[in-house]
Amino acid sequence: MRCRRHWVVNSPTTAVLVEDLSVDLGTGPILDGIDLQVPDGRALALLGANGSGKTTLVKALIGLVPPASGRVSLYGTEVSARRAVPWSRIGYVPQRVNTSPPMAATAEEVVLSGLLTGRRLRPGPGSRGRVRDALAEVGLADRAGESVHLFSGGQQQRVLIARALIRKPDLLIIDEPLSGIDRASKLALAASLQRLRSAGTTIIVVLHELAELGPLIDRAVTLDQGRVIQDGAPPSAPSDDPGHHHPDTLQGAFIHRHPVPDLRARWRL
Ligand SMILES: Nc1ncnc2c1ncn2[C@@H]1O[C@H](COP(=O)(O)OP(=O)(O)OP(=O)(O)O)[C@@H](O)[C@H]1O
Repeated sequence: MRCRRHWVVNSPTTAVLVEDLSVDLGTGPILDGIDLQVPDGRALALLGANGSGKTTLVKALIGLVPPASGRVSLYGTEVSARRAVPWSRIGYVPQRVNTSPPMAATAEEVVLSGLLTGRRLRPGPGSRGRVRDALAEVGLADRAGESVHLFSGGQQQRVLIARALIRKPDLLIIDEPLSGIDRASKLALAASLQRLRSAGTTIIVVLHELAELGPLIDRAVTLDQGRVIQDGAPPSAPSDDPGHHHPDTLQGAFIHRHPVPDLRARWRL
């Protein structure tokens, strides 16, 4: 369904607004005329086959890839305005990447690095408590002092989510959190995301199938060759959702694209 300009809502209470977005990274169109609104507090799944454009779309949402045409706004501010965007309200968890050599940082250090602003770290007095809270949110409070390279893939994914959560984002964007992890980890992740959704966090999650996250998703958008081919409530959509049919109210979240520094000496962790 196309957003028509005469009814599109773009205000500070709108988390995500995508208008006629096309992306071309030099190899031909990757996204073609995408329109999307994400209501405040809702959980949206982006589905589609390999190469359909899901990751490119979430990267475009946070300005990591430029639009060829169209625009993306977060909280009523165009992403192209960079500094004016309230990045502190947006949490982004990229697709899992293997670090080489393996990252020796502890879970606590990785999560703490989520407080980086530019090149500066502003931990503040309550930072260690926030690290603990974020790790507790993903069920890893008791692993804070362990090196993440000893963690399983699913546990590493949860640490990265905790890293995104430390600033208490209003909008959390997660790219394929379920890939390559066992069912117990998937269920643990689903429970964390359900708690966040219940607390009002807006969630955009890239998935190959709804699977364990089905119960918390109230809208699923399917991409095919860079276009939206399906957009609606999945069969398992939560029914206690008064705003579900009103996609003109939104809200949003924080971003960090910084390497994890060695924080041990710096913060005597
Ligand atoms: N930096 C880039 N330069 C050129 N083409 C790219 C670039 N990044 C992605 N693509 C192409 O864009 C298309 C969509 O890729 P994207 O990663 O967005 O798909 P996806 O739906 O997330 O796939 P997957 O499910 O495999 O992660 C693919 O054909 C890919 O080769």
